Amino acid sequence: MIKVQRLVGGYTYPPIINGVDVEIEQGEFFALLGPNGSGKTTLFKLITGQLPITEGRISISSKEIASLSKLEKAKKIAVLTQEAHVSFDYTVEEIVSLGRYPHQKGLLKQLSKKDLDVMEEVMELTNIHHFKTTPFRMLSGGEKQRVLLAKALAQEPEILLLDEPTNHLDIKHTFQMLDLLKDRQQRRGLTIFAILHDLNVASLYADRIALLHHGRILDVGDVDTLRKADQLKKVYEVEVTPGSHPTLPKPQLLMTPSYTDSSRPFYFKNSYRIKQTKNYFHIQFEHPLRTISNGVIGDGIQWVKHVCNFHVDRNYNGSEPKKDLQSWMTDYSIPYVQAVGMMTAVMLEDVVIVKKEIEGIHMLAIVTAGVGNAVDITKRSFLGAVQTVGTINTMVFIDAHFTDGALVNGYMSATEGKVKALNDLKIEDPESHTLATGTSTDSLVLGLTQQGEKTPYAGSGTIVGRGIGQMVYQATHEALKKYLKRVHEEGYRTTSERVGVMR
Ligand SMILES: Nc1ncnc2c1ncn2[C@@H]1O[C@H](COP(=O)(O)OP(=O)(O)OP(=O)(O)O)[C@@H](O)[C@H]1O
Repeated sequence: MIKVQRLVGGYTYPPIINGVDVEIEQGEFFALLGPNGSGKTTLFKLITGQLPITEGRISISSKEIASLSKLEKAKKIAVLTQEAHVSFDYTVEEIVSLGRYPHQKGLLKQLSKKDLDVMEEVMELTNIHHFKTTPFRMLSGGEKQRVLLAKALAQEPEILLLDEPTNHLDIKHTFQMLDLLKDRQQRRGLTIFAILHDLNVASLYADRIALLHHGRILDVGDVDTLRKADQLKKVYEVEVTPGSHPTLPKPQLLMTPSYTDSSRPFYFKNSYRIKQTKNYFHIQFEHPLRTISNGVIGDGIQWVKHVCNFHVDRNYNGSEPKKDLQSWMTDYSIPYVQAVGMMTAVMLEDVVIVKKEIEGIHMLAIVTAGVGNAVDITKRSFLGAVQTVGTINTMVFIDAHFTDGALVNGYMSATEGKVKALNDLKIEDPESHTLATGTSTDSLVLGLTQQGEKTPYAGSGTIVGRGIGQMVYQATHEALKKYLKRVHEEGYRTTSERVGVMR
């Protein structure tokens, strides 16, 4: 749709834009990215005709842009620039009406019913209706931006060119504006070419991106192009780690500042406090740990300072366990936004804590174990109602630095240690009468100080991985023995719990 070929141009010599080739397809959302001064606005001005071209060619639907009359261009293309000077004291409505100019007929150029309908629609869409009689100059920067977008949409263009359209907008209005543009793109086939600064926002909305560097296109492609961390580092001179959006298949970038964290390194052995009551087990760290967990609170990969395991009645049947945990933590002044939270009906006095130092790496494993819900994952086809004193909650903390891959690896190592403990104690799935591999509600948190050299692996082929497996084995084995003893001595199985131990 828009074809830019061997484009050279810009204010100075040598020119700012120095041989740009790029094609924007019909109906796509194309984002132009690049650092300050890379030439984005200059390229934009060359495309919109605000600056003369020195060399090369720009065509729209195969027609050279220079050959189109002003009116022909205005019917096809609307432009939203950063430098929108509105010199007269126009009202918002009057500004929007200017967008209809290319469509007005006759010498008097009066607004038709269609013009008024379109204006109403775009003012509604951009949420500026309520100040349509306000003078433009009296609006905030963000409000002005929405009015200028309404004017551009009133033009009913095939192509919309936008230079940093979200510049003055807060996150609500940024997302509102881009959602609106995306909707126009998807429903009406609007072609969008936008200069954007926020790479994460570009990733969420653009179909393709181009990265401009020193007046040349360094790379162009779909948004996964943003996963090329080395390229981004070269262009922006910032440490970038590509991650992923949790619900959309789009990259999201995490930037690392270059200042050093003055609280590190710290001595792991002195960096935590444990509090244990009948109601809860709480380990508090002085410095946040990088955690991977399936806890009711703090699941996924996080940084947390608190890990809690709350005792619940064996008949606990809360429909909103997350809310319950948040309120219990609040009662005990534990900030749940910095926490991993688990629940168990196991007696907390049976908790087992194992500390180890393996090849200079300090490790800590804490386990509460019950096996009322023991399951052989390979045999069960369905589960009955969950029994409550039947959970193995495992907490492992290590003074090491893991990559995200190593966190997953470490999680596997911990699970292998747990399964081995269950097997050695011959814990049985009461339905299948085979060796259990876990319980149906097990929780695990693995926390790392992220100190020292980064480790990419933590499986059984590594010292740290074996350390995790061995500690979890030892702690789980001991905790299970305490549980089985209690079952044996106290007739713990009075309700519907069943604990099978194979003979
Ligand atoms: N009117 C001008 N006259 C001369 N040089 C200019 C003019 N406007 C911009 N430049 C220069 O052109 C280069 C590219 O500027 P441009 O505005 O295109 O960058 P940009 O990528 O849009 O930057 P930003 O992200 O800061 O908006 C810069 O070195 C700038 O100093």
